[in-house]
Formats: sequence, structure tokens, C-alpha cells
Amino acid sequence: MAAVHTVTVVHTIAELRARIKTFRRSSEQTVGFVPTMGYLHEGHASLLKKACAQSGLVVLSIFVNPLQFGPNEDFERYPRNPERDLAVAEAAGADLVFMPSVEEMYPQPIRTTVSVSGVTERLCGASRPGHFDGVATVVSKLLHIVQPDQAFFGMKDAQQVAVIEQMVQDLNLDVEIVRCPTLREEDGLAMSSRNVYLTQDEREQALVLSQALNKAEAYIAKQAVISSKALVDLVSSHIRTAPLADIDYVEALTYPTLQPFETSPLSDTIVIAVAVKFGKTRLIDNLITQVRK
Ligand SMILES: Nc1ncnc2c1ncn2[C@@H]1O[C@H](COP(=O)(O)OP(=O)(O)OP(=O)(O)O)[C@@H](O)[C@H]1O
Ligand SMILES: CC(C)(CO)[C@@H](O)C(=O)[O-]
Ligand code: BAL
Repeated sequence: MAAVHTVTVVHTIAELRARIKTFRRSSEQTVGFVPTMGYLHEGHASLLKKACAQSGLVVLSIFVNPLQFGPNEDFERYPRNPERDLAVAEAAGADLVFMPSVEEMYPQPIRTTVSVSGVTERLCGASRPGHFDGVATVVSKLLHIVQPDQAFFGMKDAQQVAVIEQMVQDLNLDVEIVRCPTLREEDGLAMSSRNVYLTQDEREQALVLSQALNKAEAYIAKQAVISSKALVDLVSSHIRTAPLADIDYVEALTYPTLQPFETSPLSDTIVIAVAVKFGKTRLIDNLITQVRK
């Protein structure tokens, strides 16, 4: 159970560190950390609940990180609702909510960044240049500030999890990365803060993403040999049945190494990852599955 029962909001790195230090001095229990960009939904709450079940102190960060947005992306209009976020955080059991300003996180000029190679070459790494440098830099800073025992990340952002795991391994960070399943709306759409941008028509047509991934799963269950091209064709052609869908990528890769394969992947696990624009809104989703039983 959480050690502190009402949520405490902290805006500075110094105060957050002091509060975590006080907790560490008085408790043998672990610190769990959930980094987010806010506009919390049930997917975020599921990460917090998992953290609460495993940790004595749960720290949530809410920070829309300018470093991971490209110049033509949605940093300015990214949805924000701090009051509602605090209510969701409290209901899900968070103890400390860290809401720093951009100046607190990045006193100018930015001199040091973190860049992970390999797993960032494809998917969002290719279509959002610089995105994962921004993610790795902010997550590295947050992990150094919070020094959690465990940090919880959603598998909706499967490439992000691969990048963070690689960074933690390469920089010998003393934290366990906990992979958390994707929460979906009743009709299958993966929960995402950006879903709020969708018009009614776009929201309806966005269902093709989870439908296409379900088709891929059914196909894989029937095949002795998995063909990457067949998977990509199957998923892409279903997505194209939605007139408003504009495909950014559909790829089948090994996971978490994110390498292409033709038929029999060397890894036991693969990801079929999609990024599709509906109007101005870019949504991602994926299916991670075992190919060797
Ligand atoms: N549907 C979901 N189920 C489980 N975890 C999720 C879900 N959506 C996001 N998360 C996780 O919550 C954490 C914070 O993500 P973030 O604040 O970017 O939310 P988001 O809904 O993914 O937003 P965006 O719309 O910007 O992609 C990440 O680890 C992310 O993977
Ligand atoms: C991990 C993260 C909070 C870093 O800004 C962000 O990329 C997100 O919300 O997934
Ligand atoms: N959840 C990923 C954050 C981003 O799209 O920038």
C-alpha cells in the first residue's frame, strides 16, 4: 500500500529529491516511477495501479517534453489538463506527482543528450527524426532524478520500451523496466491522449488499426512459417479499407531488437507495428506475439 495517501505535487527537482530521500530513510520499501506527458487516461492509471501494487512510494511525472517533438509536430497543442490529471493520479494511488516546467528540466543551453542507436533506426525512429533522442534524454534525466527501483512503461509505445531497455542496459542504470500491456477502449482502439483530437468519422475509422492487428494475430496462429511481407500486406490492406487512413508505416520486425526478417525470424518474438494518420492525428498501435511456441 502507498505510504502517503493524498497526492503531493512537486514542481522542482530539489524538492522531489528531498521527498524521495526522506522516504528512503524511513522505509525499506521500493520506489516505483511512471513517466507520462499527462492528459491521463485509464492506460496511464493501469501503469500507476501496477506501480502501487509493487512499490511503497509511487512517483508520477507529467511533463510534455519539447525535446521529443519535431518542429512540425503537436507540442504546442498537445492536450493538457493538470487538474483532472491530479484527480486521476490520486484515484490510481500515486503518492508524488512531479510537474516540472520546461526551464526546470532544461536550463538553457542543452549541452548533453542521450542517443540510442540500432533499435531507433526504423518505425518512429525513422518517421520522427530526433524523437528518440528526446525521449532517451528526458527519461535518462528523470531516472537520475527519481532513482526508482522500478519504472513502468506501456507496450503501446513498444519501440519506446525497446529504446529505454537498451539505454538502461548500455548505461548500467540500476532500475528494472516493467513492461505494461496496452489498455484499449471497448471497441478495440488503443487508449491514447491523442485520441481526443479525432473527429467522429476519424474515431470510427481508427478502429481499422486494432482490427488489422487482430487479423494478423489470426493469420500467425494458422501459419507454420511466418512471412513478414504477407503480414505487412494483410495489415496494410485492411487499414486501407478506411478512406481517411493515411499510412505512415506498417512493419513486421523482431522484438525487442527491431530487425527486419523475411520468413523465419531469429527471435521468438515479433512486433507488427503501425503508425497511421487520420486527418492531423497520428496514431500508433502494435501487436507483439510469439512465433515459436
Ligand atoms: N493504452 C495504453 N495502455 C497502457 N499504457 C499506455 C497506454 N497509452 C499510453 N501508455 C503509456 O503511458 C506512458 C505515458 O505515455 P503518454 O503520456 O505519451 O500517453 P499516450 O496516451 O501514449 O500519449 P500519446 O497520445 O502522446 O501517444 C507510456 O509509457 C505509454 O506507453
Ligand atoms: C516516456 C515519456 C514520458 C518521455 O517523455 C513519453 O515519451 C511518453 O509519455 O511515452
Ligand atoms: N507516447 C509517446 C510520446 C510521443 O508521442 O511523443
